[in-house]
Amino acid sequence: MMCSETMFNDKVHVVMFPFLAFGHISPFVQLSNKLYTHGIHITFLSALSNIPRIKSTFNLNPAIEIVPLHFPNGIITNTADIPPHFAANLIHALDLTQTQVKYILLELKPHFVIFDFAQNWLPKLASELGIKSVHFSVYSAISDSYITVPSRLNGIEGRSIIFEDLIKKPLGYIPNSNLSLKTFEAKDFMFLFKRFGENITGYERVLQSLSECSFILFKSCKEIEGVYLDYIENQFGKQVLLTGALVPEPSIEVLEEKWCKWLDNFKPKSVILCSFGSETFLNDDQIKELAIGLELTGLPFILVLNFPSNTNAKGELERILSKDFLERVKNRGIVHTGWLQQQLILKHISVGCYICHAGFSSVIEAMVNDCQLVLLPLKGDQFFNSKLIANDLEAGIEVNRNDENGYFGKEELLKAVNTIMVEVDKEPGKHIRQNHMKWKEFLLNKETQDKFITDLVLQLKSLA
Ligand SMILES: O=c1ccn([C@@H]2O[C@H](COP(=O)(O)OP(=O)(O)O[C@H]3O[C@H](CO)[C@@H](O)[C@H](O)[C@H]3O)[C@@H](O)[C@H]2O)c(=O)[nH]1
Repeated sequence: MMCSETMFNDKVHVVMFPFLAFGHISPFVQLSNKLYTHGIHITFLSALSNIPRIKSTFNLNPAIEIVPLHFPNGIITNTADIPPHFAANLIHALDLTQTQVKYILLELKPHFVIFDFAQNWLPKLASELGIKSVHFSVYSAISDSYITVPSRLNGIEGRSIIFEDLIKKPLGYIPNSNLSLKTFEAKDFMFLFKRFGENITGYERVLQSLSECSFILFKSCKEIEGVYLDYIENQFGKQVLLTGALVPEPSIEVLEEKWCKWLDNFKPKSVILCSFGSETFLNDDQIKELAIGLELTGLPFILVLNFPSNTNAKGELERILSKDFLERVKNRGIVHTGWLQQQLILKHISVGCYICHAGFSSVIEAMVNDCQLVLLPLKGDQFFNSKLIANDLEAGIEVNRNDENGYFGKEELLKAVNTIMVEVDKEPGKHIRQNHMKWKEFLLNKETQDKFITDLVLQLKSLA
């Protein structure tokens, strides 16, 4: 009785607690904004040093309070500041916040804390305070269903997991699914089975967090990932909540003039944007094949290449890409390093193709902007996102790769681009473009997308 009185008198209060990487912070911000506009009271937790960027780049609604987490001097507090193989240090940094988080939650007394994969200690801490914990996966359900479910460990009791195990589906996986990993993809996933903290692997953290939380939340919907969501619900025996695809609201920013001027030179839907999100980096060989592959397409392009934060990006570009190449493409190609107004570029009328790493948000942004997707996944969940788009939804095409080492040549890139940009009246390009259009309509249907959030808000109210 007390509980329902509180419910009707007060707003539901949610504390958001993402991992300290911008690829994770961004979907938490998107969700916060949507919940806030539907009357949920939001408090956002992050490291003090991340707050300016959260406010400026990610447009967190200014009325949402951000509570800073404090870290001992010298501790790095965002993946953008460190080379990728040091990400485990960030998890350690987050572990140090347990007491702080406990006092923040004690003071705020929220109904829910929505947290990320790394904070395996959060469900227990929250439950002791009478607060419900919600594991929000920024990864696709297809990825989690294949990797981080209890049945993945069936048949490997008493020994360490090896990459060959990951090539195969978990025992008793979704009937008729032909999902599997290539050798290079399975090898890449082995990082998850390394120690992420004193006596615990990354994998154990995620599994514990999914097992002990009150509810699991996905940035997805039944229309896109129904079978995978059902499987996860079944594996963990708890309710899976959904946010929908969190289609971004139109940006309040405008595209910088230099980009407008350059893009205006080209025919509608002719330009390729090629970029790899906020924290995915290519090696020298991949960059060279990609650059020449783009040249071979004959289409105008923007190639965005970034490097880990401790490297000199401009110097790297000069070292890897020849002057000859830059001279040959100077009238129709731009090589850029650093942050890009990605959503606004994808929205420009001249842009018609997006070659990307299959980061989940990037893929959605391409779909809603009518940019054909060529997928070149490079790590972790990206491999699954790519299979989801290319195989399940048949709304994009993946670049063909060597099974053993993931090598792709310029010809494979060219072939994929030609399939959906040139041979558009032939199969498979024709039906990929039709499906792309179908999903665009679904994602842009405001009523459908709003309903995901209104349903989630109703669920949160009834579960508070
Ligand atoms: O120069 C840039 C780079 C990125 N973005 C934006 O940043 C977001 C990137 O999102 P996404 O492609 O999903 O994620 P990444 O941050 O690149 O990727 C990390 O996070 C994703 C989950 O959110 C995972 O799917 C990926 O594997 C992981 O690398 C998108 O909104 C982009 O528009 C920009 O605006 N400009």
